[in-house]
Amino acid sequence: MPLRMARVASPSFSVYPTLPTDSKATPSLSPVTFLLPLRYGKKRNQSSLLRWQFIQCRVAKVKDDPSSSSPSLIKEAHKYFDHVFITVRSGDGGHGAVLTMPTTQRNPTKTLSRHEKEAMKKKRSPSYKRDSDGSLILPMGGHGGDVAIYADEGKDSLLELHKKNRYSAKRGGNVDAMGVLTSMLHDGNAAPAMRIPVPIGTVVRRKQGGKLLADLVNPGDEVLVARGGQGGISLLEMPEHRRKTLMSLTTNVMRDENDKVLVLGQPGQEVTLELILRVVADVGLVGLPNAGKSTLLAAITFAKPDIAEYPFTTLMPNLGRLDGDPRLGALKYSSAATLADLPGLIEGAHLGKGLGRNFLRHLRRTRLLVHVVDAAAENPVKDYRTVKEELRMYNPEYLERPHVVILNKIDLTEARDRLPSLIEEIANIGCNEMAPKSVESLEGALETSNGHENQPSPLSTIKKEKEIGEYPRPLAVVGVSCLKHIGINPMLKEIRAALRKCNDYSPSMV
Ligand SMILES: Nc1nc2c(ncn2[C@@H]2O[C@H](COP(=O)(O)OP(=O)(O)OP(=O)(O)O)[C@@H](O)[C@H]2O)c(=O)[nH]1
Repeated sequence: MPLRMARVASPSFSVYPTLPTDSKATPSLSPVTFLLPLRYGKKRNQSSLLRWQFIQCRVAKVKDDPSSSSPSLIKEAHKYFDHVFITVRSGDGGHGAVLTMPTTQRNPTKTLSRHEKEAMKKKRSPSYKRDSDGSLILPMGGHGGDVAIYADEGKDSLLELHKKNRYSAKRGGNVDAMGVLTSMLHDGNAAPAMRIPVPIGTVVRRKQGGKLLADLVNPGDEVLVARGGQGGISLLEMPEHRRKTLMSLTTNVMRDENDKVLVLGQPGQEVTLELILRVVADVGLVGLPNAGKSTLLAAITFAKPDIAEYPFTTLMPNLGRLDGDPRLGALKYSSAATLADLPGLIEGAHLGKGLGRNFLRHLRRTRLLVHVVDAAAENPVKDYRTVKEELRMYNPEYLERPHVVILNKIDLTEARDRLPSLIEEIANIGCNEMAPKSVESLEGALETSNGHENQPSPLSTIKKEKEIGEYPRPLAVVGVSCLKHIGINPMLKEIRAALRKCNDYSPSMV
């Protein structure tokens, strides 16, 4: 801990061993006793004057460095990674200037030759910038910097924006004038736009009113959130008797008191924004903790999620890319997909149990759900129903989506023995019909308009009454062991077939 020495009260003491000082230190904490060599009198070299003495000092603790992330942010990153409020301010416009015309000297030119007279005339009338109608173009203050937010492939969470949540663009440059109009005058420099990178899939809303500004789903998508202030104009000041001549020179000649305000650059805008990340993925992996979702993702993609035998290893969605099946020829690309492995859900997640269910917003853009069920668990059917129930509590529309059930851990005897009966039982939960696409679109539209995605929409409230068995049954139920790589290929075949069906069924879901 960096310390600094507190002052010793008596002026007759001089304290030799000084402790490290730090300008950020604040006086605080309880007194501490130090054994310090003290000198009495002025003669430093006389050892007889040296005395060791116990002195009580106050030590100060260095304030936490504000640039370092707060401990709660590091410890509970899963609560913050997909939601943040930031305030942005665009730059003010630079100021224009009030200029006067240069005074012309009245030299007697009678004695000069014609050549000299022409040269003199050229020198006296500098080439001001002029408009097409011949009027003078006066310099303007630079435009203030805009603030824009763009989708960057290199970003995967909004955590960084919690560390710094205020962004200000630079102001535009002033017209650098000494008060006299010259041909050398330039516009003030426009300030560069400030571009804030966010992960792909970020939704940008105004905090006030919740107005949706943009949904940045493609790499490079950009939205202007605060426009920089307009630069001020310049005015020509002139004495009354010369105004008429000058009026014929430029349309910019204005000497109204009200117009003078335009010389000052316009202020920038300040706006507070809510950024919500909704992962962009085709397939969402859902299930209870420890069901093997991360193991499945690692088995079929190059993703390297954390895998462990304790629940809630996954705190934030992990993404993996499933390549298209080359055996499908032209259909290859319809079977390529991005998979999102979500944190485990438990019963009561909608009441905040476990990690809660806020992360379920990341299923919003998926078109296929893959339920991963631990087939060796005590009651796999109940586990499957529990997850469905939690999905329904969050957004009943999720239960309308096509889904595949993966019964995992069939390398274990207890799972292998009951696999056929489990497959039959789960395959029969639900009905055959698919939800009409129009209902999904309506749901999406309602949620986009009300702006509060965790609040059930009116449509959700109506749908809540439906029983689990009244939603579509799974497209396929497959037994696998993701850990031992048993049954991976048949499982991939079913996932790809389901993806193709989703394409036919609802191509505009993502
Ligand atoms: N025997 C066996 N164990 C498996 C299989 N798949 C996963 N496991 C184990 O189950 C445990 C949990 O696996 P994860 O992949 O972390 O489970 P998860 O569903 O992602 O868990 P959360 O992160 O808590 O949501 C790990 O110890 C895995 O090794 C399997 O096929 N067979």
